[in-house]
Amino acid sequence: MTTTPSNQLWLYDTTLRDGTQREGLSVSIEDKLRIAHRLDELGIPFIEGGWPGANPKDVQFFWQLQENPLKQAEIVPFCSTRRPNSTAADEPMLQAILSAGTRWVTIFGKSWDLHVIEGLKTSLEENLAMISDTILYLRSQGRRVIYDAEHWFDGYKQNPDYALQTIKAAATAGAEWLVLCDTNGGTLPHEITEIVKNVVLGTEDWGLGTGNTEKTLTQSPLPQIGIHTHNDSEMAVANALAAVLAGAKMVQGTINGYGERCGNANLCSVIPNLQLKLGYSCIGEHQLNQLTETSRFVSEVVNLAPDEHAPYVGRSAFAHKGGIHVSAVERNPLTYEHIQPEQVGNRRRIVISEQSGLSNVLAKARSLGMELDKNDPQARQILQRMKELESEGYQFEAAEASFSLLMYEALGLREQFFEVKGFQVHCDLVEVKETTNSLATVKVGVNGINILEVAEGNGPVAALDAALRKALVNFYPQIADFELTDYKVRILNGNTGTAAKTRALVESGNGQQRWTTVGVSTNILEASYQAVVEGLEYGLLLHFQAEKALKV
Ligand SMILES: CC(=O)SCCNC(=O)CCNC(=O)[C@H](O)C(C)(C)COP(=O)(O)OP(=O)(O)OC[C@H]1O[C@@H](n2cnc3c(N)ncnc32)[C@H](O)[C@@H]1OP(=O)(O)O
Ligand SMILES: CC(=O)C(=O)O
Repeated sequence: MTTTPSNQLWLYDTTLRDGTQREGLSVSIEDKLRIAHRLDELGIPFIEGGWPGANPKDVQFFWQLQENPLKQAEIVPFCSTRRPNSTAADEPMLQAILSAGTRWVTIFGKSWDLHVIEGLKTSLEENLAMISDTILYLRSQGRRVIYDAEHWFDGYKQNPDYALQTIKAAATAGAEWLVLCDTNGGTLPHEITEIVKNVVLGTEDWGLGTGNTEKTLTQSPLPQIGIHTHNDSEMAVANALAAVLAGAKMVQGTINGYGERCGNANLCSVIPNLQLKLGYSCIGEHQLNQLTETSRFVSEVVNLAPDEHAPYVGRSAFAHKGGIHVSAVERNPLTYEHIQPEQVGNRRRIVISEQSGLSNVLAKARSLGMELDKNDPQARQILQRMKELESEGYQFEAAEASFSLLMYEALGLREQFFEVKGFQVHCDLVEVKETTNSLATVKVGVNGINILEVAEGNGPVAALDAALRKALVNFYPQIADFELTDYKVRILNGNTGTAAKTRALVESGNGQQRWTTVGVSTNILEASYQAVVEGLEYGLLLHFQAEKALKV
């Protein structure tokens, strides 16, 4: 038997079960398979795959996984204890988790007397028998058992003796992990600390031993304590850490904190906190730096927008906006960063806005391959111009491409690929059933040649974009690969009625990169036109810069 280091913790991911209990999140079998394999690569040792008896999708998921098994993780099905007054062998749900063909299974049972009496409508003794019989039966079928003590903390606070009897029943029947669940998410960290410490000490007194850390053993007589927390008091991560510091060895959670109601403990925060701050060992270093990518991969697969401000893995987690911050970070990142972003696979970003100082401009210039000096008057001019435009309604933090163009212009490096000499847009709102209800005409000059083009579109901005591309594509064939991927408008001073200014943000792409440009005007079409034109111009700039770099 190999020994496990005392700082070893076991992660248990329940994104595919509790995560899918989040309102608005639904996944196909293929999605579940992709996520399971990704979590396996991240080095998560236990992955809860679903509740096979509860729906056909989860049955299929476990069967399909047998054909393409995980490399290192244990895949675990989840189920309740047997129903009151039945026998475990006759429960179809338990047969379903056996047919999942896994080594480990997770069973949840009631810890809180209120739930036994009012939820299950059975006696306290029968609940103990339900826990015990279910685990004994699964053990007799060769399964290793993780026991989730549902409502553990609420139950313990109401009736500690009974709550302890439930996990003792689970341990005596052969459960190797006793996972204490803050199911309603209402417990605070100091309560978690006290209760987990009591349980860790209490289970030692049972004479069942001090715990097994070898998940690959075929049989362990010794139960270990785990923690499963919910975020209803915004304490899920803090509570998971408190439990570990009090002696828990397994942490359950989900990627991005997805889960029932307000979610579960977010593993994207739990893992780096445990590993980088508290010195525990959860996953390998080369896996920790996959965390940001895993977070974004899962949000993409479940079709939920990533939380840009998420700690550690969010796009803004290491974004510096205030000039004071940028100035200091440029000198030493420790001044405003609690870890190195690369440790979790994230990266530092410098944001340009009215809150910027010269340091932001210099950092941005460097990212564009230009060395500007702090004492160079042009640097100060760029900063002043950007702040003036921001006061008029431009917003460069979301439109870095427009800021780059502004900078190239100030430095006399902005190339004029084309000149728009005029445009007209016509919308026919009578023929609303037509998919193309707008018509745009543009006059563009390229290399001394004037081109007049007309195009239709589903809306005025689409028509304008189409007419511009049509006019330019013969001169710049790469424009055929550009696409307008997003378009947003915001009314800036709505209380001035029709005189209100509009800010248009246009996101464009070329299949490999995306960039955003901005326009502002009292006329929504003029604002959109500015953003569309800068979008095409920036795309061409990227193309020619890449071509030049290849030649060097
Ligand atoms: C804390 C948690 O997150 S636990 C996981 C919760 N997840 C889910 O509920 C998602 C999957 N659930 C489902 O698909 C369905 O609820 C099913 C298939 C499990 C059950 O469906 P139904 O049989 O129609 O029952 P329904 O959902 O109305 O009620 C739940 C039943 O489970 C019983 N139950 C609840 N906890 C337990 C338990 N630990 N052990 C045994 N039975 C339990 C309830 O008493 C109730 O039984 P009853 O209707 O005989 O009184
Ligand atoms: C088991 C579980 O999901 C809970 O108690 O929250």
